[in-house]
Amino acid sequence: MADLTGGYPDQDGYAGERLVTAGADEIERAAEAALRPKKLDEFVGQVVVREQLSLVLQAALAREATPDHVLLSGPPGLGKTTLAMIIAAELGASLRVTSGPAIQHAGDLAAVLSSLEEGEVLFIDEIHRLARPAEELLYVAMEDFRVDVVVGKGAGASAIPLALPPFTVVGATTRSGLLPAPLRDRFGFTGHLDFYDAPELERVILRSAGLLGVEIQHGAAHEIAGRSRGTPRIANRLLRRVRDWAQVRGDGRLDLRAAHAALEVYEVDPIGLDRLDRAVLDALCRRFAGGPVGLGTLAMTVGEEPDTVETVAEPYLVREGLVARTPRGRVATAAAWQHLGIQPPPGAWGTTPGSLFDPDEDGRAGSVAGRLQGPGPSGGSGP
Ligand SMILES: Nc1ncnc2c1ncn2[C@@H]1O[C@H](COP(=O)(O)OP(=O)(O)OP(=O)(O)O)[C@@H](O)[C@H]1O
Repeated sequence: MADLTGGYPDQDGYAGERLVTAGADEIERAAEAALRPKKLDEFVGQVVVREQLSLVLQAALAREATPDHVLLSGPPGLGKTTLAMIIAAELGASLRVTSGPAIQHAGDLAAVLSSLEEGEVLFIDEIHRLARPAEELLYVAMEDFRVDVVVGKGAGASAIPLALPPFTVVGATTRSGLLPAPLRDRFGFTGHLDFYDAPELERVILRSAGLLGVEIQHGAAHEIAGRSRGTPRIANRLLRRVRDWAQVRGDGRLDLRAAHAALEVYEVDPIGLDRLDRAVLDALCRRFAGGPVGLGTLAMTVGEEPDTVETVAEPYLVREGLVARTPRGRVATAAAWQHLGIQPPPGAWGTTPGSLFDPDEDGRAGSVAGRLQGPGPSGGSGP
């Protein structure tokens, strides 16, 4: 089952078709390249991580040494790759890029490591997806700057230690919980990136518009920011779609009218929900009177696979407090009814005294009371 709380699904498949998915394909990454901040002081938000990282880098530069290895964790699209590039640029070092899934065998990693030059930064994206033997090779390389090259096979095989020049690993992960402790411990600095608030996203949008050579009104930037789900990648994507609309259907100006009209065409609502998110919310409220309803039943109602509903739509709905997961199934919160602009029916979940509860960090019910004690209408697959 997908982890909806600590981790962030890779969101491929269905999610690839969405405007509000936090992931990106190769084509989009190419479009993004022009918008990446190049220096730490151009990087918007993440004040704490930025300051801590700046100290690590400045101290290393002052000592004329390579900095500690850096682990960056957080949901997709918040700037991990960008920060890895900034780290190399700030150090005046070159950057080598690879990823956990690209390294199938320990030998692939040994080849990358043994070709590193002094002071280089090695960026390993999705480091939690490294194969176990590669992970073990990496521990040694990070700690002792050594890689053991295995020569021969079977009983006659021997390991020849190969000394490596000092270098810095920057690892990025959407699921730091999946990293084995020995690997996590090799990173001297870990920065966790959080979702951005609306004023920060507004700054990202204004900066990106400048780089794209388009003028944008503050009202439009504000509107796009509010629909970007706390994620700069989504903010930049929505900005590009508003620019398209302004060019094709408008008068070229990126104003509030263009922002509203474009985002209506692309079905991104004022809080960043798209068609699937709204279908789930709508089914939960209108068809199941707010729940609780099992995941399978809910998915069938919106014509999607349970996995799609669980990994694509639900994380943001839960994060925004529109949907809660209870032992009896999914429920709509008061915020969901409010967002849809409909009055909850009498007795709907969360509207009667004693039926409120605070989901704990795992999305499980903390103190489930009232009607949740009884059998739910669906008796479905639950969370
Ligand atoms: N703090 C920021 N300031 C300005 N732009 C940002 C910031 N963070 C991210 N961006 C922009 O958002 C886009 C996505 O960022 P990036 O590729 O670094 O995310 P990521 O966390 O590495 O995502 P993934 O986990 O999918 O690889 C880039 O175009 C980048 O320029």
